[in-house]
Amino acid sequence: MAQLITSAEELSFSIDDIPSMPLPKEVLMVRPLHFSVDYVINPHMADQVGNVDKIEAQNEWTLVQSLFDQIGMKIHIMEDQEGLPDMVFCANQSLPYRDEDGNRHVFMSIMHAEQRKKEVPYFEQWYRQRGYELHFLDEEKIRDFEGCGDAIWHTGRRLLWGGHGFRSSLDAYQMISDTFGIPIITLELVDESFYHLDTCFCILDEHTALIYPEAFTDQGLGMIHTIFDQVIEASKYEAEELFACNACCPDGRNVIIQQGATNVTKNLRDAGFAVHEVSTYEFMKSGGSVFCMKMLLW
Ligand SMILES: NC(=O)NCCC[C@H](N)C(=O)O
Repeated sequence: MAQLITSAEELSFSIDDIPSMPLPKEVLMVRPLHFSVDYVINPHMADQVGNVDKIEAQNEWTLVQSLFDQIGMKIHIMEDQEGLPDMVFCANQSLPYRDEDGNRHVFMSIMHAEQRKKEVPYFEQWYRQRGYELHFLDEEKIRDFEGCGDAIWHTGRRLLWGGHGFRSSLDAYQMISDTFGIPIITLELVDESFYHLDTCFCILDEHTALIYPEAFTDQGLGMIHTIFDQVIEASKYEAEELFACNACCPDGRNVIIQQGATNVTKNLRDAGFAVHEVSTYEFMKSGGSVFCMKMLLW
């Protein structure tokens, strides 16, 4: 069922028509020993160069890790590398997938910024050692693709949502759709503060999403509202300053989210989700929060 969908009129299926996919039970996290803000590649990093409190960052990361542990995820830890201060954001270097026969696949990213390109081979090696089938995009034709920063699996379904515009090219999704044989709903991003799809779009369960609407085009919003029965909206303050949409809900029930997003957390609780708040202030200085700090694995 390979297909790229770019508008609501092209949506010829409902979510129940898409083959099911198991929930991820494992996460990969990268220890942030060398995490810092050394350069500016997104608007959140402006004025933050040299501002990271490294001890605080370690403490925050450890708490995020313990929350994933508490909700029952198996955790894999990779060590980071000196000179790669963004490596901790391990949602970005790859897109893993487990096919219907149980075989593990991964597409490796083409990082947009030169400063992050050297991160990818460390992840490539990690997947290779674990027997994944590796896939590579054609670097001659495709400018960039930043893994699960922009490509987000629909909870429990073989359906991918693909953000493009700032860090990933629309072209990347054609090859991914053809290789995995899955439909991809593409969403153009229009506000550079929300440069990755995971900064403005969080799938909570099969029928519920949390979004920052202003980050999308009308076409994109049309597709989101067609697929999801329930769409919770974050305000500009909670989305931009508190990265509320960069929450992570791996099991359709437990949501791990930056603390202080009062309205979003209330709406999540009212909708029946178990909310776990955590501080990721040091990582937000670099433009990321909970969702970017881990890779979900199947
Ligand atoms: N949003 C994400 O998925 N990742 C955060 C990446 C932050 C990093 N400083 C970057 O701009 O690439």
